[in-house]
Amino acid sequence: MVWLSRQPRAFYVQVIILSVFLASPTFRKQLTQTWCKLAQIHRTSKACDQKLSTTLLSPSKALVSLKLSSTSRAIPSTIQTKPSSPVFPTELVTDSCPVNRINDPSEWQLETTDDFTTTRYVGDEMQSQCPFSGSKQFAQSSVNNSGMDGRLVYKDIPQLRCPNYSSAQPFEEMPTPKSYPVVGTTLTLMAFGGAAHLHEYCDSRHKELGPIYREKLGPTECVFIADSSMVQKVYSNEGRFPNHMVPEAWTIYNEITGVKRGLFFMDGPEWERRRKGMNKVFLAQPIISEYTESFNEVVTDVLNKWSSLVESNKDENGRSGLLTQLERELYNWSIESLSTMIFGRRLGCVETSHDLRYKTHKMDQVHLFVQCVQQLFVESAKMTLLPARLAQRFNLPVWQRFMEAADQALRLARSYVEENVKAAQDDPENGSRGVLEMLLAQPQIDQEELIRIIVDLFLAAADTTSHATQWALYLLSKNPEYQEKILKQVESVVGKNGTVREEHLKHFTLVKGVIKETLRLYPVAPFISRKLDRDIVLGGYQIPANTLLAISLYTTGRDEKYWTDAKSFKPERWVREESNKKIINSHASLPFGLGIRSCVGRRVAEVQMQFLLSRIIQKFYFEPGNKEDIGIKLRMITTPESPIHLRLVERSAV
Ligand code: HEM
Repeated sequence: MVWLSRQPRAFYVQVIILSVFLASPTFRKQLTQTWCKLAQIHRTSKACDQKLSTTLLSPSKALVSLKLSSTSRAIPSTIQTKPSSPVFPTELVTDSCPVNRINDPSEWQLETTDDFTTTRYVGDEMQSQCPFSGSKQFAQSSVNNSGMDGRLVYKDIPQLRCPNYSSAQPFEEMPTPKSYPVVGTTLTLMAFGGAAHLHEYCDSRHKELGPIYREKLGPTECVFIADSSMVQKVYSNEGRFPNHMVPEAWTIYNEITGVKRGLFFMDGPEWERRRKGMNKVFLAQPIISEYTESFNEVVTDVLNKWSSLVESNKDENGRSGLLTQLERELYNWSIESLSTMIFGRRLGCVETSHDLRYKTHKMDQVHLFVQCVQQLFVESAKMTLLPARLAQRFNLPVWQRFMEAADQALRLARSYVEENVKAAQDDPENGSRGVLEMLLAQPQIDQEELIRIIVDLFLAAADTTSHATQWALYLLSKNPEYQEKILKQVESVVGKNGTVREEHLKHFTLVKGVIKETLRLYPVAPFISRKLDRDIVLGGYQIPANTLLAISLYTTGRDEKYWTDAKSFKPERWVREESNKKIINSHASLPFGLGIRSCVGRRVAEVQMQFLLSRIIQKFYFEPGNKEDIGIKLRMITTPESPIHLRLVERSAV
């Protein structure tokens, strides 16, 4: 169908095919049934006269309420809702189905509320214009601060194709930039600074061409989307096995080396099976809670280490020194923390105590691993424009560097994971085994598969958490008034110099606001990709199934349409209190993605960051160590253009 709809002559072929279908008795019967059902829906909707409001206590004890109501009339009957699984993402499944009574999406609104944010979706935003899109999911929304997804799932939705597809504008009519033979638009992108500035390039394309446009970058044509209701529509049509794009270089690498990979590289039922197992571990608050004390201990060691680093690095005036290796330090922190959760053991790359030889060796290994991961991201970003297949076939230097870094990173991660899996198995009595045991208990999982899943978890976790935190510290150093506000809030909860514990985190609304605000302005993944298995209409254009879609998070996160004073760092915009009940359009900032394929490490990352940020502010006051502002350089993820330095001053010394 994709091929047909793109050919001019194909129109006639489609007409013939449609005529044959129309002539078919089965098809006619289905069509009649559908119309009858729609008519019944319409009739029932007229009889509506009540309201639905459901409240759900999430496992984290955060109050999450989902309210579905009509702007012009009310929902007919009370609906029984129950969380379908003990862990999030939780589905609220209704047995009696209000969707049977909804015929005009513009009449409805959905509100999700937690103790932090209220998000309201009205009409099309909620329903993505197409209630009968073939998805069983009628409305989906993220519940912001609890880091979970609340979803309303309605049964009995007829599996129909989006009804307005044929009347929408053809795909080819979608705005696209002027391109030249052979080089396409590459020269313009080069003028922006190449793949390292793809986010700014696409941002300017959105300004020129609107919230949806298509462009062939390198080998692949992609539709870029920067509109919150379109984003929501994409997610609500992602189906049971959401599909995202894996960089071509990685696919080729896996193909030629025969290496099998983890969750990010899986698809279909294999992905679903493993993802469900991972959700039970990584998104379950009670399980994360078991490891928060270890996360906290790692932070203690990190801060002590930084304290001695800056103490030994004072300037000639005796001013506290700079922390110049922030990126590396944060990498170590993030890997060390994850290690305590997965293996129940410390990696040893943060503290500087007894067995120095062993520690130093480990630290070197981690450092090498970190360098390889960074190299990997740099080289695969370069191959966004250059077909990776070509680079591989001609064994270009970029490909060689990519291969070398990938081999090295996977080898290092693998040997570390193997060593720890073995240690945990050989000596089950010795201390905690981390979540390894739970992961091993998954059905039909063998050690080999587990190792590759864990290796990829480390790859996914280290860079993302450390860079998000690095940007947060950078923004806080440039906006010191927030350091003071946070200190005030932390002290009001734990007292002066009190010890921060897990139960305090929920009160640190401003710290949570800092994390959200940082990721709004500096989304670690500036684009999220999807390929849908069905045709949909976006922005009035036909989008055939399997089209590559890229959600431009960088653009929506800085769009004045969604954020007042969008370019400013204002963590309090996320804090919901009596004086601030503004509704946030959460689909305009989705740094962890949304729905069933969103980031599985979200809660872990958030808890780790909340500890680090609240505690660094208790201990230090910090200033920017760089004279200039620091821009973004994409290495697949959003990284600083030049190293960020911080000047840390111990509060106790002030
Ligand atoms: C601030 C930190 C982080 C950010 C901003 C982040 C962001 C993301 C994003 C945007 C995605 C893609 C979502 C989508 O396609 O809809 C993703 C996927 C993923 N993330 Fe994270 N992530 C972070 C931390 C972590 C951590 C700590 C872990 C591991 C514990 C992790 C493991 C993964 C995995 C395994 C996937 C693939 C999920 C799947 O395909 O089902 N991430 N992350």
